[in-house]
Amino acid sequence: MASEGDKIFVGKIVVGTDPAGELTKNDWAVVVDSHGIINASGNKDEIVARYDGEIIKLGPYSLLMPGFIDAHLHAPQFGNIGAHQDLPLLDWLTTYTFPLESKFADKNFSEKMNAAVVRSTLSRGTTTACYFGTIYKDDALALAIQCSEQGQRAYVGKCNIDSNPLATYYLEKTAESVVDTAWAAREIRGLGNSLVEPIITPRFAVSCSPSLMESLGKMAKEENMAIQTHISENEGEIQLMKELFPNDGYLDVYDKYGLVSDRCLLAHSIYLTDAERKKMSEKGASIVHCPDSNFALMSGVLDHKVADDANVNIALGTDVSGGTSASMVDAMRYAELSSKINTIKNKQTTSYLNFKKAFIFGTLNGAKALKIDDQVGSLEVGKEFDAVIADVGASLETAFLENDSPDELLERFIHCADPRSIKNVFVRGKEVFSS
Ligand SMILES: O=c1[nH]c(=O)c2nc[nH]c2[nH]1
Ligand SMILES: [Zn+2]
Repeated sequence: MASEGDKIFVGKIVVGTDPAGELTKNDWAVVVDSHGIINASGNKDEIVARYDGEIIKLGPYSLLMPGFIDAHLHAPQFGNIGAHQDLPLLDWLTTYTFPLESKFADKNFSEKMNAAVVRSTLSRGTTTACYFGTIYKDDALALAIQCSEQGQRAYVGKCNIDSNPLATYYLEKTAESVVDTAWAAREIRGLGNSLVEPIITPRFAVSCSPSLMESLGKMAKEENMAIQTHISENEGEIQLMKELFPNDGYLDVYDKYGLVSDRCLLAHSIYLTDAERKKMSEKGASIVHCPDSNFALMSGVLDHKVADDANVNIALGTDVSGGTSASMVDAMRYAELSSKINTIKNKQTTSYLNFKKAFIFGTLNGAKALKIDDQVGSLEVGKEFDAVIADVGASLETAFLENDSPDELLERFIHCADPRSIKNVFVRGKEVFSS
């Protein structure tokens, strides 16, 4: 069986989706058709006998794996990446972050920075990114154009802020915020690229009036858009939220205004109550775990286990520039570290997150959060080929790796690899990065 343009990838391939089992198969093959769809997967000898196509043989220390889904990051904060990690959230926003974001009113600056952001995330294997933009509608469009031109699958959010006790120069009028959000959504959809979608992005309850949140909840429903925001990240932020909304819990505020849908991504979610986790599970909303940022801004340590036990889907985000790294591999590593801190604190021995589960958080669970797991998130037949080829030997001496099983090689990739290992990145079958 063959059709013009099919590619057959052969070698060690991460095809599993159950962290309790084997994720990586040796001597495996996947066939990708000219539309970028995976149309066969199996033992290499069987596949090569049955299919024609260009054979791409992976090296002995290389892995083909699903592309990473960064379910939470801030494009306009990349100018601060790795800098300014000395203040907790609210002071950090006031001192470093809002001053930088306000510079994106300048179109030239916005275009230059957004181009660099997309290059940077693609080069680290992020095939799908859920971006927060600034409050400026042209900046959201500039970011979406870069995603479209560079070939990244992306959700681009014009951020909404109509009340900002932390920086009175960085906010919008309520009506303008709504009109500009609708404009950005229309323009982004008008690009005609099915890989790039707008997403409703109220920054957090602290920065949005009830009337704004109500309008955004309606827009999300009417225009069938996913929603992203922050929740329960830091004790100072929760205190401020309580002062502004004394009669409601944090999740209730969002729920009241129609913002907690089954495509709602709630970043951080560290201090949720049991009732909030239960409600999230019922509504099908997801937590986006941002461990790097949680450490850097000293916010807290998410207990993934209680969220898992409550049946809440957990995706993973770099949260640049609260997070210091744009790499989802680092995010996976930090998620394991978070879990081990909880394990030490709680004197448990068995419930920590292992590398396989961290990998699923950063791939399939991100797709589940966005309800695109029928299209991406794993290398299963019928899905679109969003994938990364990583050469673990480019980060580690190959002498160390000689006796690794395929899953051990994946473990080393997650625990020790650096960006030199990312060799090829594909979105819907098209190569969008190579090194
Ligand atoms: O980590 C964070 N980064 C931000 O930019 C932000 N804004 C509100 N809450 C936030 N948390
Ligand atoms: Zn964030």
